[in-house]
Amino acid sequence: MAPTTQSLLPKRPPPLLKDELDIVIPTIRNLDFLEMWRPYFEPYHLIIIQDGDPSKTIRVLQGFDYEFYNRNDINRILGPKASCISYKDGACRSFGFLISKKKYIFTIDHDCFVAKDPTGTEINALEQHIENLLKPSTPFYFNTLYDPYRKGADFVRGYPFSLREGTPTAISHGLWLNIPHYDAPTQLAKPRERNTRQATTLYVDAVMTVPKGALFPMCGMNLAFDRELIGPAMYYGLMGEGQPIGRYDDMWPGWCIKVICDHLGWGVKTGLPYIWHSKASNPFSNLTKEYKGILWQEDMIPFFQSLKLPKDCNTSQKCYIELSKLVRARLGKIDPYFIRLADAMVTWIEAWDELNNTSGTASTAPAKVK
Ligand SMILES: O=c1ccn([C@@H]2O[C@H](COP(=O)(O)OP(=O)(O)O[C@H]3O[C@@H](CO)[C@H](O)[C@H]3O)[C@@H](O)[C@H]2O)c(=O)[nH]1
Ligand SMILES: [Mn+2]
Repeated sequence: MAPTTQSLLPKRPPPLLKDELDIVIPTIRNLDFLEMWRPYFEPYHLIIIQDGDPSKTIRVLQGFDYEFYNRNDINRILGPKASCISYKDGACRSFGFLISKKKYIFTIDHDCFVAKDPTGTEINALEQHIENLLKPSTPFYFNTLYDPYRKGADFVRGYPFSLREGTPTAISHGLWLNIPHYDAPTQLAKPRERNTRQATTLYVDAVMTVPKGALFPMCGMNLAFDRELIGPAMYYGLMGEGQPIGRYDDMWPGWCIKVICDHLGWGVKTGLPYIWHSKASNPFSNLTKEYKGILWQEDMIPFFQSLKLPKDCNTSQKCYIELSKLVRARLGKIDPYFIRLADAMVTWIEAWDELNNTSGTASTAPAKVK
């Protein structure tokens, strides 16, 4: 039988981690932004969390493989534990991390589009995140040529050979073109600032490991992580309606995951891939949501910087429970909000264990704490 044109075409490899990664999207809007991502996201499974009024219909484009949850679903699935999932804040995406059964997560906002690199080529953000996650990190000694595992790169002279094997990567933190990730005061001071290739060229072709001991302001809009390693700590906190604070939904887990990754010897990468962040949220309403966080971060950051987790905390779950105790004891003095947050951290872990069949004593990913 003569071969068909189809069978003569070179076989394309299946998309990387196709059955091992979920894409989590929190949204208050229709998901038309997915059209631009179709070639990149269509092979993957999407978990969509509709925030706000559950009776509102959210349009998802045809052709995508997805599961969809609104507030009624969250309440039904979690019962009283649904109290740990924020309402009217992008922090509701935590529910997607909880319900997923995959090893890896990529999370993206509804106003993030495909960016182009300086040559005008579309950036496959998901592919770059996967590359970041599958290659080791170097948190214990900084490589001045950035990620030594990237094609064409290596360790520089003076890099200890004993550390060249690297350590597992738990987080890949991607960046943004166009609308930068600014707090409300900076947004107000620079209302027209855009990160474009034409103006201030802030496209930096680099991936690097955030060094051990250094905290960083994590942004939640273009982020991937190894859910088996760090999922239990990837809780976006209590934000939005009924809470005194919003927009710290990414900062909070960013500080938590970094101290835990440092303790367990895992890496956090930042840099590529870029996405195109299209819409600036309103700086005045942002200020209302953020101002307490701006005050409290002067205490929260030193708190995280001074933390020491005990040696027997050898899983994310155990570390997170320990962290909740420290939050209650030390940040609880600043405001009763932190007592509620500490309680919610415990509820989150209980929900995690329930849905994932794990417990703090028998985690799937114990690490050797040095
Ligand atoms: O009540 C809400 C509001 C928004 N969402 C969804 O969450 C993400 C982010 O929302 P948005 O793009 O409006 O806000 P940004 O200020 O750009 O958000 C970024 O900064 C951090 C501060 O909150 C946040 O982690 C970043 O992503 C969108 O997908 C909205 O649809 C929501 O679910 N509920
Ligand atoms: Mn946005």
